[in-house]
Amino acid sequence: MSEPEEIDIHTTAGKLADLQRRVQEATHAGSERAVEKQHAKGKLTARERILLLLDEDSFVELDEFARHRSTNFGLEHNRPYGDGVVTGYGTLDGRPVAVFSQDFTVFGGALGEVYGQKIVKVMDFALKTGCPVIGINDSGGARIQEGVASLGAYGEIFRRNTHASGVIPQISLVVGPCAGGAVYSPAITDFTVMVDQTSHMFITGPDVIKTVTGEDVGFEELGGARTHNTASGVAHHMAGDEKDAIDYVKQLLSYLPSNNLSEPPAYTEEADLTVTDEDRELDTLVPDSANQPYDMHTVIEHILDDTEFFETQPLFAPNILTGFGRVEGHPVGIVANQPMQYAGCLDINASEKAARFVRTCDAFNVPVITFVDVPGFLPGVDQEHTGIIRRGAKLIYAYAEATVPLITVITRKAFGGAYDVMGSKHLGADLNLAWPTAQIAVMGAQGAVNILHRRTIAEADDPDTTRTRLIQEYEDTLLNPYIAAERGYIDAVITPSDTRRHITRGLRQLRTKRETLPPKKHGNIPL
Ligand SMILES: CCCC(=O)SCCNC(=O)CCNC(=O)[C@H](O)C(C)(C)COP(=O)(O)OP(=O)(O)OC[C@H]1O[C@@H](n2cnc3c(N)ncnc32)[C@H](O)[C@@H]1OP(=O)(O)O
Repeated sequence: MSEPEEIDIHTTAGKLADLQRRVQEATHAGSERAVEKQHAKGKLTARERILLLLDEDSFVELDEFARHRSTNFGLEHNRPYGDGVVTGYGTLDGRPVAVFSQDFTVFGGALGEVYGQKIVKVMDFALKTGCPVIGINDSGGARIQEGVASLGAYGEIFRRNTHASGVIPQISLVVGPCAGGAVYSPAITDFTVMVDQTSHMFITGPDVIKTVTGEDVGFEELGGARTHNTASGVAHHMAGDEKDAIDYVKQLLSYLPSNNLSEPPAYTEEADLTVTDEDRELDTLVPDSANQPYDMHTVIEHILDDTEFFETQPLFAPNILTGFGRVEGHPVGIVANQPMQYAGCLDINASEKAARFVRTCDAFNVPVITFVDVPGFLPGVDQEHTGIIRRGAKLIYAYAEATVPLITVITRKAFGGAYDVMGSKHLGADLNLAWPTAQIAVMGAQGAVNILHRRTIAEADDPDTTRTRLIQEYEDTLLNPYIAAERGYIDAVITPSDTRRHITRGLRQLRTKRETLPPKKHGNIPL
């Protein structure tokens, strides 16, 4: 290797060369071995990730030369520039964003005092300028050598996450370990994206769990991307690799405004509202038998521009669908019961998934369209004991406090409390539509007849025939949309093929909607 060129820092040329040398040092803060190890795991470096995320040449780095001043455990002999995190701002699809990217090749990405200060600075910068902040997480957590200074820095980040919540979109990419209390920063942000096999999130790792509870579990099963996308609901997308994860984040941001005072980006193109053959496909979607499922994705795709439904948390609580799309180029949020899973019943996970999504849309001025086919709440001791009352209430709360345009379409069942919960007129929806196949009632025919006519059926000569007759009577009398329409709870009963037209016109009309809630410090959502 050639000797580094001697630099005379007493001349201007020397000072410029000295800066270049320092920049080189900062951009190669991790050792070659650490970078090789990182790549061997299928992971990118902190800077490679930023380059992939942001528009070409748009990244402006902050605090490149920041470094720790710790002297514990020989740390004074290892003071890399940047301190293990790359922070700054740039543009994504031409829109300003702030970013921090943890560098696992430096101290395993572990967070110390100065590292924390860098993140806090870029978060404050994002909050002041009203731009989204994207956090790329790949870290061993609190830097052990820096002790409480590291914990304090985490606390400062959590506070920023909380204050920024609902003001600017916050998105977490978890692309490596994210352990201990460190997980709470992504958890407070709006969306968390993980990569299959290389991302892990857990409060206590496999070794501690083994010691304390005796359970044997590996990293992947405990806190891998699949676990957090299917079981815990912590993550919103399981990416195949880091590029996929970054693409997801880019697309996600295209549906969100830069901050709560702005509108989401729109690519307006007036829709042709003539009923098409595709629209007419919806007229035959709902099966004659109320017990037969159909895929609610079909309804959603028929309503959205280019049939593009950008689903969030598709692997978690699949009995409810959430995600974004566009109508006439304007972003909308979709919440929909999915009859293909648990017949579309609401359970704890579905309620919380949808509630958080509705609140995200409301915070960021994205109208919510709700499609309803719900036979009720999922019955079960487990559901009751794990809090379906308290946790189901979140969905009511989310709809009732939402002030963005709300349009609800009942395609089939809307039974019991679930009718109220799913974006009903009573919770404040602006336009409530129903298909002629809608069944809006306290419960389904079977259950109702068993309660109302138990004695008649028991005393009948032919109980089965009597039950069938009474069920038919109940269905003909109550299982329709017209009783709700008589009361104005449903604004219009529409042919399914007219749904796109009604929603498009409704959204146009609601673009000027202004609604405010009673002034208060904050509500008290049942957490
Ligand atoms: C409010 C927040 C509170 C918290 O964060 S509590 C959580 C504290 N952190 C942890 O318990 C995780 C400790 N680290 C680990 O378990 C493992 O390093 C981890 C993250 C699974 C990664 O494992 P590997 O991929 O095998 O990498 P490795 O162990 O060889 O680590 C690479 C280099 O990073 C270092 N490192 C990792 N975590 C650190 C930490 N917390 N503080 C200081 N240094 C840390 C580690 O010593 C190693 O350094 P070196 O390359 O050998 O010089």
